[in-house]
Amino acid sequence: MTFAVRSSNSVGGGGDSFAVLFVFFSYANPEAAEMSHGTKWLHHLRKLSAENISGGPIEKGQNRVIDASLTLIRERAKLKGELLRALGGVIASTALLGVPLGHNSSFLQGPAFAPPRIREAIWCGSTNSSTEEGKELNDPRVLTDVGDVPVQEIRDCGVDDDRLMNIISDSVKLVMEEEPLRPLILGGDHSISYPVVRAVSEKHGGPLDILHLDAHPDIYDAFEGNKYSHASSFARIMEGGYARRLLQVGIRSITSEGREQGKRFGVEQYEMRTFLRDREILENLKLGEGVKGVYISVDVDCLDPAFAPGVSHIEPGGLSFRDVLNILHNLQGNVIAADVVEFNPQRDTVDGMTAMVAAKLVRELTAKISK
Ligand SMILES: NC(=[NH2+])NCCC[C@H](N)C(=O)O
Ligand SMILES: [Mn+2]
Ligand SMILES: [Mn+2]
Repeated sequence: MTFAVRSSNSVGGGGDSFAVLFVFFSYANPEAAEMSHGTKWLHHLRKLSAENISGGPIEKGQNRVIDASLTLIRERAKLKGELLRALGGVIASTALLGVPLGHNSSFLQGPAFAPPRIREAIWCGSTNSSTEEGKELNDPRVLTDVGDVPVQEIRDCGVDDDRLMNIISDSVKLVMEEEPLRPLILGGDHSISYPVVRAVSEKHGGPLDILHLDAHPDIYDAFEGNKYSHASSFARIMEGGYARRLLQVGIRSITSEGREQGKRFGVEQYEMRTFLRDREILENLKLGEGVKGVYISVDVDCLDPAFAPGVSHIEPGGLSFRDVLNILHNLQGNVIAADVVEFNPQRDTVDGMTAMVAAKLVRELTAKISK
């Protein structure tokens, strides 16, 4: 509250719109408003904000915040692209983009807090900057970072999910604008894979082969009425025609709808109960031939909770960390983008074990992408 009030004083000429924005902010955060102003005031705020929603100062204010957010990502990506082109000889270089979004989770919202914890673990002094196969992470030709999409700040302006998903897609496209940057997205809950894959497919102009590691197929038509649910992202991806092949690996929590939807969309579902049999195939994958490239989406809950307890949906019977690395290291194909999602720092061990797991996934995916 104090922040919004101070803003209305300090930004010249924008006083009115900020006053209204303040009203909307209170509407979007009823608990905050309730604490400081009481329920009667809240009633007035809601009424006022509802009358000012479309075409008015609120919408202009939202546009300004969105433009500023995209500008920061665009300029950071541009600077990194310029650096790499000046250095020369780089075909593909990984750029981290955080998407701290947790509200489309059906259970816990903690994944919104993951990106800074993953970054911290990537650079933790307990390890070093070499990947297993010898790439140097502190070389900008291998890895750079363009920061986060400010999801909470944008939502606090009253922006809805249709628009937020477009902002996420636009942010991913801004990174891909800058050759030779390739986006690696730090989630966030799994709902973010839809806008990210859509952006990658649209930018490259065709469908992709997708390797999706997860305990769940996330392919409900809608989950609890939410078409943007983290349990529905792959339904949106398949409907959109963004995937030629979708391979789901690590599956061990699947309903009849999950199987039916899988059949309907021609998804290749590899279940944990047959992993020992499928292992040979999964450790020798060749993907992306004849399409624009390979996308890898890693839901941290693909791992057995013994390896990665810091997730919202604890599902026993999963992959070991080495199983996942074997699949990734042996995969043949041009990986053009990836995400690591569903790490929930609020369920991690005190020493941040799952943060380290998520970070190592990011490190090894970086090695896979950069060349
Ligand atoms: N992205 C995820 N972690 N999705 C988990 C979805 C869980 C949901 N309860 C289901 O039945 O599938
Ligand atoms: Mn999952
Ligand atoms: Mn998932």
